[in-house]
Amino acid sequence: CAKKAKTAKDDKNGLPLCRMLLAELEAHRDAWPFLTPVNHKAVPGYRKVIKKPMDFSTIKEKLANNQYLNLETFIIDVNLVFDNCEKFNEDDSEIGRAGHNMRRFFDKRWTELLQ
Ligand SMILES: Cn1cc(C(=O)NCCN2CCCC2)ccc1=O
Repeated sequence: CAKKAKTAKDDKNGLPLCRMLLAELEAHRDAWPFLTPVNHKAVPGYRKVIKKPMDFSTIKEKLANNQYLNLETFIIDVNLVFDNCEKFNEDDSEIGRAGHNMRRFFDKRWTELLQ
């Protein structure tokens, strides 16, 4: 039979952990560019350049619809938000800096929670 999940990534606590982490991301002062999907009508080039848009409200919806298998698949979508941001924005810009700050915050929090 399947081996018993040993780490928080896989065990039954994975999804409440995702909801907690997402709440912290949404509450962060630098979350404002990432709270809702980028409006590609208002942001020239976005639809062409960013193949897989992702944002915190979409992640919240996917969590509510049980679309994440575990913490790992959740972390993949959160990292997609930050990777898209790095691709589209200069490091030395408001949104670029916000993305770096949010990634640093997220990396610190989930590694803390997993130890
Ligand atoms: C992640 N990201 C976001 C934007 C953006 O303009 N977001 C809207 C931000 N505003 C806040 C209050 C209303 C809307 C552009 C490029 C990008 O990569």
